[in-house]
Formats: sequence, structure tokens, C-alpha cells
Amino acid sequence: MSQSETLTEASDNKIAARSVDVFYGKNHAIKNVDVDIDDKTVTAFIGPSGCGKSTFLRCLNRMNDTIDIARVEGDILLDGEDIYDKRVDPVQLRARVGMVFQKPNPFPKSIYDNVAYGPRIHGLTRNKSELDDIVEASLRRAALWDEAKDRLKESGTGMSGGQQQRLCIARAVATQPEVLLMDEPCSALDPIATAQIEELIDELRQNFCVVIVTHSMQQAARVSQKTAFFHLGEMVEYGDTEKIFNSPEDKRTESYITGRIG
Ligand SMILES: Nc1ncnc2c1ncn2[C@@H]1O[C@H](COP(=O)(O)OP(=O)(O)OP(=O)(O)O)[C@@H](O)[C@H]1O
Repeated sequence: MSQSETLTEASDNKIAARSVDVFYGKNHAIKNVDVDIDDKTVTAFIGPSGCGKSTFLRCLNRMNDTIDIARVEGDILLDGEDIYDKRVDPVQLRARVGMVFQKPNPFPKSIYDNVAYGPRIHGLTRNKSELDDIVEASLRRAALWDEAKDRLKESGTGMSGGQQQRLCIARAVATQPEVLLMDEPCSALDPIATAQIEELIDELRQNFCVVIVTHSMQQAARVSQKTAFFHLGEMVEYGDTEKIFNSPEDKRTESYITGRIG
């Protein structure tokens, strides 16, 4: 059992999805998904390739808006507010609901400017000293400060893959988001860098609602407290990670966990 499962602080609902469907043209990729995602918790989305994990994750900060043929139906509430309401600015929303992608994608800018980017465009600081503080705090949160503090002016793209991914996490947390979405954040990393990111995810959940898509069931079991199993666009089962892995209710979940499908 992971260290994270032994911690028992209170968590409450952060995101509620109600009757969510997603279509890419005629392809019905997400089918009638309902879920309540807890704050200060790591929730893992697992399931076979193409089952819709990334599509559903992208609904949570309206990243599907950037895909022309994608159509999202249903409601997604963040702290009870409909994020698809016309009055919601998707750019502001993405500052509240940050995202980390599969492949580390730092900007071709200095380490400092990568982290300072969000606070600058969202006008979160009044002066250089405040910005310096946010950059340092974000790099510390991403467990990168010690490695980065003497090279803040160097390019972010010159770091190792694992460092680049932690830099992307620092960039995401710099806008002080409430939710962090992670789409297979370790798939391009070696086992040591993966272990560092997993440890970091466990720390991040003290301050954020974290949702992670992962291909690795071992990773889901290690880092998450809640797990949702997707299959052919349906969310088949959702609950405590321990229960999903040890005594799933649905035959399809059991087949996946035991390696019979996927
Ligand atoms: N940008 C897109 N344009 C068109 N169809 C898409 C797009 N992204 C995903 N799809 C389709 O939606 C369905 C779900 O894909 P999605 O990438 O969400 O699944 P996934 O579970 O994350 O898969 P994987 O584990 O392989 O990343 C698939 O049929 C896929 O082909």
C-alpha cells in the first residue's frame, strides 16, 4: 500500500461531471459520464488505449475546445460552477485547472521565464520581487529548486527529460491553480525520473486536486486514492483505488486489472 493511502485528511468534491458525452464528428468517444472528483486527492483514469481517458481529462479544462471536430455535451462543474458557461473565459479557466502533458514541453525560454510566463500573462504579481518569489515557490513545489536555482537564466529545453517535466509542473503550479490535470506525465521518462514525479504527485495533492491519466496500473495503484476505469468511452467503475484493484464490482474492470483485456 502506498504512503499516500495512509493519510486521511478530509477531502471534498471539487469537480462534478454530469451526463458528459464527447463526439469527434460521428465518433462517440465519451458516453454519459457522471463523476465527482475529490479535492486534495489524486484521481487516476485508467483503461485500454482509445477508451477516452485523455478525451475526458481534456473536458475538465476545456482543452477539447481547441479541437475543431470535438463536441462536448453535459455539465462539468468546478466548485459548483459550470465551466462551459458562455461567461467563462477558457484561458482563465486553464489558469485554475492547469495541465501537464505526456511529453515535457517547456517553452524555448529560460527556466525562470517558463515559470514566470503564467503569472505574467495573468497579472498575478505587482513587481519583480513578487515574481521572483512565485518562481522560487513554484520550482520548490515541483522539487526542482535545488537543481535550477543556479541556472535560472539557462534554457528550459536544455534540462533532462525528468527536469523538463518538473519544470512543466512548476509552470503549471505558478498560476496557483486549484486542479492539476496530468496526461501520462511519466510516459517519456526513465524509471528514476518517473519515481521522482510520482513522489511529487503525492506531495502536490496536499494543495491541489490532481487528476492523472496513466497507462500503468502500477502507477495508478502507487499514486492515486481514487481510480476511474474507462472502457469504450464509458466510465465503467469509479471508487477507492484499493477497491478498484482488489475487489472491482464490474467484470470488465476485473478483466482489465487482471490483464485479460487491454
Ligand atoms: N483529436 C482527436 N480527433 C479525433 N478523434 C480523436 C481525437 N482524440 C481522440 N480521438 C478519438 O477518441 C477516442 C478516445 O481517444 P482518447 O485519446 O481519449 O483515448 P485514451 O484512452 O486516452 O487513449 P490512449 O490511452 O491510447 O492515449 C478514440 O477513438 C480516438 O481515436
